[in-house]
Amino acid sequence: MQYLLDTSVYPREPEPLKELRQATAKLPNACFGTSPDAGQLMAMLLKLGNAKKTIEVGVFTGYSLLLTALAIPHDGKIMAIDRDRTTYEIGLPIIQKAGVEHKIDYIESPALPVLDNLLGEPKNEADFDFAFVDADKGNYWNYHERLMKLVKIGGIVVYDNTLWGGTVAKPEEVVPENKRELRRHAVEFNKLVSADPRVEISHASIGDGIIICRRIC
Ligand SMILES: C[S@@+](CC[C@H](N)C(=O)[O-])C[C@H]1O[C@@H](n2cnc3c(N)ncnc32)[C@H](O)[C@@H]1O
Ligand SMILES: O=c1cc(-c2ccc(O)cc2)oc2c(O)c(O)ccc12
Repeated sequence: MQYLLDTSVYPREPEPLKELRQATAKLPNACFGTSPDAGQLMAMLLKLGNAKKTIEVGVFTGYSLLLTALAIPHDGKIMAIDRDRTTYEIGLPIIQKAGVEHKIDYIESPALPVLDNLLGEPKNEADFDFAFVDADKGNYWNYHERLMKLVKIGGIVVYDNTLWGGTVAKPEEVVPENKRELRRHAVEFNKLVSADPRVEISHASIGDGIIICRRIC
């Protein structure tokens, strides 16, 4: 909501995030960037939970990555996974200028094999405090199954675009055809996660909708 952005988000947005958002706005896929209001809530969750070790699935130019890097402590670490590094290169100089690049372990790869590799080593189980997922929507449940093992009990996993522009609440017939497939993915994921006894959830109507999961068992 514009009111929320104008009054509570943009005036408090850290300068490097503003710069990255403005650099991203010039790109054809500018809308891919995580909404700043959802980002502000994520930064709050990271700080409330004292998150130190995190996973990010879907980096793009790095808005959510940079906000995470700014929110975690100096010795915190983010495993950031994206199958295409070219957009990260746009945000990287801003991340470097902000002095937080040392917290980032960037991996250019499809995310599922990286998460599966991590799970191949028992020491990685329940080793992460926080995860953010904002990549291919059809794989959210696959990410969830893996993150339920990688994030510790009490840890947080956040999923972006769970309202998909509000289309999840509308009958498919009134949704433009080019939005239907991702709408179906969101509806299916929302149903599955809502019934998952391993997590407590809050579905927040902020940005494009985020589901916040707290692992409880
Ligand atoms: C919506 S953008 C992420 C936006 C980012 N969170 C931000 O704040 O700017 C989605 C990203 O997911 C990446 N992606 C899509 N499918 C992927 C996959 N299977 N594995 C890893 N990355 C993937 C895309 O390359 C793209 O950069
Ligand atoms: O319009 C989009 C599309 C995506 C998207 C589609 C397919 C993939 O494999 C990854 C991402 O993601 C978006 C997104 O995260 C957003 O905040 C707005 C729009 C889109």
